[in-house]
Amino acid sequence: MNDRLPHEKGFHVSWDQLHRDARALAWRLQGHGPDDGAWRAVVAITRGGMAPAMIVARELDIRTVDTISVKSYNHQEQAEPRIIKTPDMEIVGDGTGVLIVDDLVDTGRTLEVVRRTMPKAHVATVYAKPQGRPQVETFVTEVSQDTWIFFPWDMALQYVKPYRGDD
Ligand SMILES: O=P(O)(O)OC[C@H]1O[C@H](OP(=O)(O)OP(=O)(O)O)[C@H](O)[C@@H]1O
Ligand SMILES: O=c1[nH]c(=O)c2nc[nH]c2[nH]1
Ligand SMILES: [Mg+2]
Repeated sequence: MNDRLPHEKGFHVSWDQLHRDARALAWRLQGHGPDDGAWRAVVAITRGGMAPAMIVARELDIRTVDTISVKSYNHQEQAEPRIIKTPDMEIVGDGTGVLIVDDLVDTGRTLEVVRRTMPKAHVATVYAKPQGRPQVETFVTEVSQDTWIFFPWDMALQYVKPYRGDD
């Protein structure tokens, strides 16, 4: 009856919810940058960090936005995280005044690798699981470690049978 993967619980996030939560993240970050409270740049961890980073950059009026590309998961199986593309190091420097944005932290392995490239950056994710939480300075919602977060770009609306259906 139950063909779920080891993550028993599912936390399904709509576009609307993601927009609200990414805005809430921006509001938490507002005024906490090192330069009179301002942030210099946003670095999105692709691909999941791109939508939240865009919303944060828009809310905080940050025009300098770059990306770092890290590959670690094939579906729900994690491999060793690898940096495929770095941001412009002339812009990000040691990370001072830079916001690194991702959709979530799970084990924290992705952020461990990213932090090494910009040690003074501030790391922000929309969602966090307990194991990865120490890698994040600011986040909005915590879910349990055995929860799988489903993002709107990985889902589609579809028909479901009524609860009291025949089978
Ligand atoms: O804390 P960790 O256990 O390292 O996992 C978190 C990372 O995993 C997912 O990215 P993924 O590697 O699946 O790539 P994607 O963003 O392109 O979907 C997610 O977007 C985070 O970046
Ligand atoms: O879509 C995702 N949901 C998650 O919960 C997760 N954890 C690591 N990588 C993830 N990707
Ligand atoms: Mg990612």
